[in-house]
Amino acid sequence: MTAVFTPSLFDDVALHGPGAGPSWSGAHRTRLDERSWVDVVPGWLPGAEEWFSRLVREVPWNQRRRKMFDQEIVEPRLTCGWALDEAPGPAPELGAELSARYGEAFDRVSANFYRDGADSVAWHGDRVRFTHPSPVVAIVSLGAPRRFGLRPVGPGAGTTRWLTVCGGDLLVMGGRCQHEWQHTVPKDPGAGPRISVTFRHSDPGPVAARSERAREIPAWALR
Ligand SMILES: O=C(O)CCC(=O)C(=O)O
Ligand SMILES: [Fe+2]
Repeated sequence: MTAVFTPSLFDDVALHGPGAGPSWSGAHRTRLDERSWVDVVPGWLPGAEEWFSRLVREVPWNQRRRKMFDQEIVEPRLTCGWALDEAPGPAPELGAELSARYGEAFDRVSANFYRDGADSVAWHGDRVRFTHPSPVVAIVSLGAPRRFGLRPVGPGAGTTRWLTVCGGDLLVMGGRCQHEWQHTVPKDPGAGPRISVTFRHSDPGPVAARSERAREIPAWALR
């Protein structure tokens, strides 16, 4: 679902104060393999707690239902999505900051609300892989810590990696991560509420890579 926000709803978020922008000082890149990487920036976003509370209250959260074969699945989390310039502040500024850093034109924002440890997202690669050969996906965590898993898929797959994402942390997946790895936020009894705000780009990337991409989507990647 798409919601339109008036900027004034969010313009007193702490981020707007002078010198209170995101901090890249803790940035650390892990190379998952020769084609895929994940960046983690602990404590990237100041004012994360306040943004969390506002999003909980003010986003028109929606629980999606999906048809899977002949069953209807109710997603175990709440979601909402926007074009970058309609997303609740400070998302537009954060998108601009991410675009400058990663050289991709982030233009879409989606949020997941994990109300408690029973909410989750199953192993998957993001759909942006259907339109880009090496998409960058940036996730800001707000609220309670959760485990985040990454596992390689396909022949010769190696080991699963686990990390913990905390409120204010930024996690960015790049290279072939959406094609050749999957990620998850598993159920975690006792976990507190968490929101993830994800930035993606619609730019389909180089033309040559686009036709190559169409042949490359393996069956395991479809969900
Ligand atoms: O909540 C997260 O950190 C991951 C969300 C996710 O993978 C997705 O929405 O595609
Ligand atoms: Fe995802």
